[in-house]
Amino acid sequence: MKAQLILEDGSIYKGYAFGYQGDTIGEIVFNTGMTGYQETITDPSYKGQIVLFTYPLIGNYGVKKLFNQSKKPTINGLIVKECYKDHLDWQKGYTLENYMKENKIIGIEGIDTRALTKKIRERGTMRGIISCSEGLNKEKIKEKIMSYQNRRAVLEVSTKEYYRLKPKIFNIALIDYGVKNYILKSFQEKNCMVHVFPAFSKPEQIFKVDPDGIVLSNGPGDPMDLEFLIPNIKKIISTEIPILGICLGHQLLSIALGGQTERMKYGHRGSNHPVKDLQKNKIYITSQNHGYVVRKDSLEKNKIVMTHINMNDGTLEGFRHKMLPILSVQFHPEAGPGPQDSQYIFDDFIQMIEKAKKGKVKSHA
Ligand SMILES: NC(=O)CC[C@H](N)C(=O)O
Repeated sequence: MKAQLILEDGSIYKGYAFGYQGDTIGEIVFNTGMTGYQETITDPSYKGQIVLFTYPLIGNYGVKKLFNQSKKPTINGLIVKECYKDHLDWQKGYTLENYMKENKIIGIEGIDTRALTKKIRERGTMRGIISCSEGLNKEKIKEKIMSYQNRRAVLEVSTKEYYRLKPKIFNIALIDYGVKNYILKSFQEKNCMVHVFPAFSKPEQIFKVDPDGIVLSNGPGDPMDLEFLIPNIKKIISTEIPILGICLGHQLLSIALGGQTERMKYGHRGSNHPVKDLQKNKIYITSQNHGYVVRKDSLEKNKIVMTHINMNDGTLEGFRHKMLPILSVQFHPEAGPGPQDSQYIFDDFIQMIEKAKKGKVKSHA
C-alpha cells in the first residue's frame, strides 16, 4: 500500500506503508545506530516522535521481549529505507512488522533516508505526517502539522504507581520520568535495590524508603515544560543525599541548580557518540538520545565542574557538583542499545554513595 510523508516545510516523500496502517503525526528525529532498533523504539524518551533510522535495513533480527526498554513502544511512527519482513525461525519472537501492528505503530518504507536526514541536519528537526490517505488537503495538513505539540509526555510514560525491585545492598530511589529498563537492570547488577517512583512524587514520599542515593531518569520532551517538578528536585538536592541525573534527569537537575537548557538543531541520537571524560582524559563511545542540551555557560562555575564534553560539537555531556554528592550525565551510561563503555558512571555513583555513607564527604569534584 502506498503512503506518503509530508513535512512541515511542505516537502513530500513517497513510499509504502508497513506496520499498522493509518495516519500519524510527530516530530521527526533521526537515529544513526546500526543495530538496536528495538531498544530505540521502546525507549520512552522517544514518546511522541517519529523515528527515522539512517541504517538502510531495519528489522533483520526481529523483535524479542528481552530487549524491550519499556512495556510497549510509545513512538508515533517509523521511517525506514527497507524493513525486513520474513519470519526468523531461530528467534521465536516477532517480526518487526508484526510487533508494530500489534502495538499500532505506523511505518513508511522506501524513503531515501539519507536525503531526508541531510535535510533535517540543514533545516533542523521538523514535524511531519505519515499518511496512507489519498487526495489530502494541503492547507489542512499544514495546519495540523503546525499545531502538533508533544507536551508533558513524561506524565504519560512515567509509572502510575510506586514499585520496587529485588532487595540488594544499596537502596536507590529512582524518579521515573520515562526510565529505560536497562537503567534498572544496571543498578540491579551493581547490587542496588531500586525503588521506582512516579515523576510527580513528593520528596517526602521518596525519603520514606531511606534512600542511599537518588536517580533522576531519562524521559521525553522539553525539560523547560516540566518546571513544576523543579521545586521537588531542589528539595532533594538540599538533603545532600547523592544524586545521579541521566539525560532528562540531568537536564532537570541542571535547571534546579540554576542552569539553562536549549533546543538543539537536530539533537544526538545513536550509539556512536564520542564523549570525552575531562577528568580521566579519555574518550568513550556513548549511546545518546536527546534534542535539548544544558548550556555550558549557564552553569555556575563556583559550584559546578564540567566533567564530560561531546567530541563532535563540544556540547556539555556531564558535570559534578563541587560541594554536594551530585553526578550528572547527558548520555546514557546503561547503553541499550550501544557499547558498554560508560557503565563506569554507575560505579562512580556507587562510590559516591559509599563515601557519603561513611560521612567522608569533603569534595565531590
Ligand atoms: N533521553 C532523554 O532523557 C531525552 C531528554 C530530552 N527529552 C531531550 O530530548 O533532550
